[in-house]
Amino acid sequence: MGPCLAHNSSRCAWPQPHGRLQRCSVLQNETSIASLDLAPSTSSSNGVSGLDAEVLVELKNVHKSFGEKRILNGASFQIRRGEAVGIIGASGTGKSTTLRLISGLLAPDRGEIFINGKARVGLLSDQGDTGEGLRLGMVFQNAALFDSLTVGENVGFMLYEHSQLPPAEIRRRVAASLAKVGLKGVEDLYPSELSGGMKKRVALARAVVSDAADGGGGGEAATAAGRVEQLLMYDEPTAGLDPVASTVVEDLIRSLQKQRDDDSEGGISSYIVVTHQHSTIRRAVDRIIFLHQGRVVWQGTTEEFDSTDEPIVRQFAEGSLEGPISYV
Ligand SMILES: Nc1ncnc2c1ncn2[C@@H]1O[C@H](COP(=O)(O)OP(=O)(O)OP(=O)(O)O)[C@@H](O)[C@H]1O
Repeated sequence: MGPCLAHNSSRCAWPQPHGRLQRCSVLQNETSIASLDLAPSTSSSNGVSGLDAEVLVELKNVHKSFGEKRILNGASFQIRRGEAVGIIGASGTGKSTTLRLISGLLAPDRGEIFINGKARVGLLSDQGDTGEGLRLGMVFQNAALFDSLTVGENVGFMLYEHSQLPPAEIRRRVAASLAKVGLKGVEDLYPSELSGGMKKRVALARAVVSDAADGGGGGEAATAAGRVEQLLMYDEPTAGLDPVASTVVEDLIRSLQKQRDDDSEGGISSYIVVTHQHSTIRRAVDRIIFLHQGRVVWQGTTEEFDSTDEPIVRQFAEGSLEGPISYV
């Protein structure tokens, strides 16, 4: 028997055109993984961007306020297949909010969000017309493990909750996923027994545990994300870690991404990292999106980040008190 987890989540399911149930899940209090599968766009009907099949996520003029507080104020950007993108900017500028909007945990007040070419309408739980194609996964800032569950139960949470897999198969997949993040044999520990870095790695293992019908490996050990293409979002994955533990997580994030020349189905094709850590910007991303006052004020490669004259970026990069970013 798997752990009784039903009290921890809210769920929804809807029929797909070909008759199977589509999975979506949001865990209460946003404590874990949000995931959603959406069909790639093939038509130019309403609600479909229809522009470029390589664009996995697109925000167009997105606005979001909390009460009187305006957070996003016309944010627009694209994430393409194969990219490793960092979203950076001053504290409180809406980086985590942006990830929550993409993952469907929040809805924009205005503007459009396209996932795999298809317009997101409302919240993830309102989404009604889907198919397979792209899975969005999110690793939350504080790892957000359930304290009362073991590591194995945390990593296998979605499988225990949403799949018909037998517990022995779930345990096998959990072990494979933990091995992938360098944590063998910790299934029976509780989160309180782990270091901060280990918790973050457990959160990564949970985000990539396979729920594909055959384990994603054709009978071999489960592979990350099975055969479904995945876009992972990491919210400050290295915050609070020492430099060496940060490097471990940064390299892990890199290693989980599918190689560009790997033409097998599925896997993590792209990821987004929200971070303040210079090491993470250097080591884990190729392109940077800079948010300031609710808009994208600069985008470029990590090399361009070092050389740009954009005053906001320079101030941020140098940690200077002089410049457009003000905390007063
Ligand atoms: N659900 C919410 N209700 C009310 N205010 C919120 C909510 N979520 C975020 N905020 C506010 O929106 C602002 C932006 O928050 P967000 O977490 O997106 O910023 P951030 O850029 O990720 O910040 P940091 O770098 O400090 O983590 C903050 O002032 C925050 O307090």
